[in-house]
Amino acid sequence: MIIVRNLSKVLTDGQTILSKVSFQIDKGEFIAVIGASGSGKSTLLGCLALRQKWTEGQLIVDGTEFSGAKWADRLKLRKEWAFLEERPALALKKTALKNVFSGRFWQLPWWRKITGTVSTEEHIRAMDYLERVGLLDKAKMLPAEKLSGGEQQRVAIAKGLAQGAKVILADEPTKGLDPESASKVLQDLRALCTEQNMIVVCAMQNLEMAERNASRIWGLSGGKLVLDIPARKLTQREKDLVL
Ligand SMILES: Nc1ncnc2c1ncn2[C@@H]1O[C@H](COP(=O)(O)OP(=O)(O)OP(=O)(O)O)[C@@H](O)[C@H]1O
Repeated sequence: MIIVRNLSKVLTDGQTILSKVSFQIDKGEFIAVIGASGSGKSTLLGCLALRQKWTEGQLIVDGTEFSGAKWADRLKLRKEWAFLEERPALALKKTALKNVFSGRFWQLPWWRKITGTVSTEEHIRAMDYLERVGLLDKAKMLPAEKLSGGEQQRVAIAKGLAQGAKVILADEPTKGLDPESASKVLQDLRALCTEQNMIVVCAMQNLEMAERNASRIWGLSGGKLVLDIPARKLTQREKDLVL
């Protein structure tokens, strides 16, 4: 369970980007973060992923407080939480399979890191992750740069799984994708929540996709969390509140 209390982010010039955002997330939830451009979605995800500094606030994960936590503890959390960006961070000249292997790098024994060898078990595991995102057939054939945007995003999800991620934070992972590819990416993320009890928090532009795929919707406006409801069709009043 993740608890955030009063997360605020204020820039050095005094501009408030996030203002006292509080929430609790349980395992298995798929949260869509919606809001107008500039409402603070990316900043919220960046702060949650500990990639951006918090000005104020408390982060508690499974009973452990991480605010101001030791560097090693924060590093551990960053390893367990995968961050998916709009443009997935893949080695484009390498195959999907090699990209997924790289997600396991830090878990490998030192001699495997040095020799770059991969055990049969690691190989099977990586193929299993690619199967979960429906990309088994593209595992070894092509460099990642030849995959479509949606496929690259799904390789990034498989890499996150290989990394041992229990939480996926995704900043508009479907931006620029055609509706079918976007749908596949979101269905994969949803399946990880329902089948493996993972947590996904995903900033989204497309409200319909959020309504259809998420289990919960957060609405941000001016850096404040103004909507927090189980996913369903939003009423006009709710839409006016956030969009
Ligand atoms: N480092 C920064 N310096 C100055 N302004 C910033 C900085 N980071 C964020 N902002 C501002 O904070 C606000 C929120 O930005 P953020 O990127 O989080 O919004 P967003 O909801 O993700 O927007 P979009 O949907 O357009 O990506 C914006 O007005 C942005 O210009």
